[in-house]
This record gives sequence, structure tokens and C-alpha cells, in this order.
Amino acid sequence: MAKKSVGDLKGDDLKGKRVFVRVDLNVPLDEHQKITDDTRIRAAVPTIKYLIEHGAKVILCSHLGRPKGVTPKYSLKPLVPRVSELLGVDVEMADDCIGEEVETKVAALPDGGVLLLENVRFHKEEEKNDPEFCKKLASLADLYVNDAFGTAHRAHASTEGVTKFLKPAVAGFLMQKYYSFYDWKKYAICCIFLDLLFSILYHSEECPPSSMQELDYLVGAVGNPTRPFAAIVGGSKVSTKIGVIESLLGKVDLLLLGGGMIFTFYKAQGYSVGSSLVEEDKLELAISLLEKAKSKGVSLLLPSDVVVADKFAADANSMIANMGSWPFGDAMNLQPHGVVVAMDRVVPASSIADGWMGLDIGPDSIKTFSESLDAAKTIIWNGPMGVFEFEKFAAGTDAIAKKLADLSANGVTTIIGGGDSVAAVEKAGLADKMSHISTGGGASLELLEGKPLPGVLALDDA
Ligand SMILES: Nc1ncnc2c1ncn2[C@@H]1O[C@H](COP(=O)(O)OP(=O)(O)O)[C@@H](O)[C@H]1O
Ligand SMILES: O=C(OP(=O)(O)O)[C@H](O)COP(=O)(O)O
Repeated sequence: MAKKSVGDLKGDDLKGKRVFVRVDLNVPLDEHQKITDDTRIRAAVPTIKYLIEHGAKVILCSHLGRPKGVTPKYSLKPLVPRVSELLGVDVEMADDCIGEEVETKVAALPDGGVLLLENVRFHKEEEKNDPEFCKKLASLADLYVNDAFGTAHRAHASTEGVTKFLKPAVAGFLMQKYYSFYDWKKYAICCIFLDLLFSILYHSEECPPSSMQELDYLVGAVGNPTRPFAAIVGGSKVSTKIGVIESLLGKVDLLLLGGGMIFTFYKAQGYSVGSSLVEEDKLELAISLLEKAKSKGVSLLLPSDVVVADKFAADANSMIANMGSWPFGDAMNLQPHGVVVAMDRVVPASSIADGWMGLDIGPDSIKTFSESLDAAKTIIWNGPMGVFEFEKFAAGTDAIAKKLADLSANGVTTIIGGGDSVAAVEKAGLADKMSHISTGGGASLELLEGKPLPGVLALDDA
């Protein structure tokens, strides 16, 4: 069913109206609270500008990270200068997303003014989709716009529940084309993928509009991919993504797993993973996925080696200054004159000692993964290969980004999805080399799976 779009609202529909806009401003921040990639902010700009230009009072709502209660490091305050700069207006910030102070600030908003609410996930009721909380959010506004594609797979209060109390509830431009094509395109699932792709666009300050030509291109690329079709899945959101793997196995010829994803697979097979990230309740699923890959004839590759660290930190101990004390296959760092100064702690991914955790894929894995991708004609990548935010553990992600950029230059279709994956590719300076860039990781994977997105379903039909 096609959904109503913010573009359908004009004149008196918007002039002087309080509009609650759910956006996905879940951008990566460094330890100084500096934005390291603003792709998601730029992707939200066209919808917000449209509302400003039509004299609406814009109330922006977003989450940032996965806080448990009020957590200063997950405040949205550091985003205010960049959002203001991109919109060309001074954005007001509220200390909360509901309550008296917020109501006062909303009441004081001029036509065309913008208020950014504090992280909606500071209230546990958000993720619980609590009806009373939904009502409080709804009471702030006259109408609702959802442009948070990256969070459309979550049935939370601000993405789904609020629509039961606030109408009209319409789609923003980032999602709009998807809805309009949803009804009649054969490959509807891909259409969303597309939508964002073309709405985001590489190095522009704002999103250029999608075009039919581009849409057709993507429909062909993902709905009916040129084979071999490869997927690369990594990152840390194991529980979100491990279920998607099952459906990917029915679509791809090659599946590469990296990032924090892999240790659940290794532990499930009885290997030692030290203190690496593991989802204990997904061990059986991991085994069944390995078996399914075999029975379907899909090449599922896990990294053979990983770089380990003694803690999850930029300054973690992951090097040995003197040779010979590490029993595994160490990778040597050579100075220009050939002197060995340190060795990465590279170990077999299946035997990580207690007290150590895998934070990147190792050089053998990079080589195997790169070679396996040589035959691919279409590649989807979601989730970094390692903790790329820390220089010591960025090599795997950088190498895969570089590989995809090279393949892209040779005509291979490369699609990158996910906040951190896009940030990693941007950081490597390779975003403009890829075929497509998407704001949603989990959301785009669930679309590929064919799952309906709650944040989409909740919107008014066109
Ligand atoms: N081995 C690992 N252990 C823990 N975290 C990891 C590991 N590899 C990657 N990560 C983390 O995964 C995060 C990104 O995961 P995710 O949110 O699933 O990706 P995306 O945002 O692209 O969808 C990054 O912050 C990265 O540091
Ligand atoms: O970053 C996001 O998703 P992604 O990491 O899959 O791209 C979205 O903001 C959703 O966040 P969530 O996975 O904490 O619900």
C-alpha cells in the first residue's frame, strides 16, 4: 500500500502547524563528542527544509545509540551546530523529549522554527512502545512525519506507537519514493533500498532527488542481481543481523561474515573466543545457519584469523614490542630500515585466549575475503569488519572498503548500508567510489529479507 508523503502536504496543511518529525540522527561521535560522519543528518535535510519553507514549527525527534536511561554521552546536544548549519537556521535544543519545558519551547517556536528534542531513548518507554509515552509525544504536535529510514525496522513509540495518537502521519522524502513505488513495482523490497540510496548521495550537502533511471537500475541490481551475488555482514548488532543471514542464504552466492558477528559462530562450534562479543542465545541459530549454508551450496566464509586486544579501547594492548613471546602467527610491523618494532596480536579466530577479545579480522582473512570477492558482480556490505573507530583495529574494514572501491571501478555493483559502515567508508575516503550508499543497515537488511517495516506500515495510506 502506498503511503502519504510530506510532499502531499502544502499551504494551510503546514503553515503554523507543529510537526513532529522522527529522524534518524544516530550519527557516530568520537570521544570528544565530535561527529565523525554526518551522512544521516544530511539525509534528513530535504524533509526538514521543506517543512521550514512551508512555515511549519518543526519538532525533531531522534535516538542516539542505545542508552540505558539518561546518559550524557548519548545526548543529542553536540549535533545542534551541524544541524543548524545544514538547515541554515538556529536550531533550539530541549533538555528532554516530553514534559513542561518541552511544551514551553514548542509553544514559543516561530513559524519555520526548529526544536531538537533530547534523545528519545533516555526514556525506557520509547523502546517498549508504551502507549502513555506515545500520547505524551503525540500531544506536542499537530501532525507526524517519519523520515527515519534507519530506524524504520523498530516498532518503538516515536516510530510506530505515536501514529495511533497523531494524524496525519506521513512519510518524509527519504522514504517517500519507496512508498509510491511499493504498490506496483515487482521488486518492491529493493525500491526502498534505492530510495535512500539516491536520496543521500555522496558528497552533496543535501540529497538530490531520485530518478526513474536510477530506480530501475537499483531494482535490477538488487532484486535481480548480476551474479555472483555476495553479501558481507559484520558489525556489533549481532541479534539484529543474525536472523537476516538465514534469508540472505536464499539470495546470495557468497556470504562473508566479519566484525563482532563471528564469535557467536565460533563459540557455537565449541572454539575458545576469550572475552569477544558473543550472543549466547544465538548459538543454536549459528549452527543451523552454518548447516543451511552447506545444504544450499552457499559459500559462507568466516575469518580465519583475528587481531585481539586485552580491552575494548583505542589504547588496548594489542602489540608486543619484543619478538618471540607470542606463540601464534604474528604479523610483523617493519620500519623502513627493516627493524621489527612490534607485532600485531594476530591469532587464529578459533583459539582466542582468556582475557583477550577479537577486534578486527587478520591479514589471512583479508586476503581470503578479497580473493573470494574477485568473482562477485554484485556486493552488499553491512557492518564493519572490526572496531574501525580505533586505528589499531581499522585495517580489516579499510581493506574491504578499498577492495570494494576497486571492484566498483571495474563495474561491480557495490552497495553499502548502515550508519557505521557508511562512516567507515567515508573515513577511508571511498564513499564516492561505491555504487550506492544507504542510511539504514538493519533496516535495509530486513527489507532485503522481505519483512514489512513497522515504521512504514504505521503511516497513513495514500
Ligand atoms: N569484533 C568486534 N567486536 C566488537 N565490536 C565490533 C567488532 N567489529 C566491529 N564492531 C563494532 O560494530 C559497530 C558497528 O556495528 P553495526 O551498528 O552493526 O553496523 P552498522 O551501523 O553499519 O549497521 C562499530 O561501532 C564497530 O566498532
Ligand atoms: O544505527 C542504526 O541502525 P544500523 O546500525 O543498522 O544502521 C539505527 O539508528 C537504528 O539503531 P538501533 O539498531 O539501535 O535500533
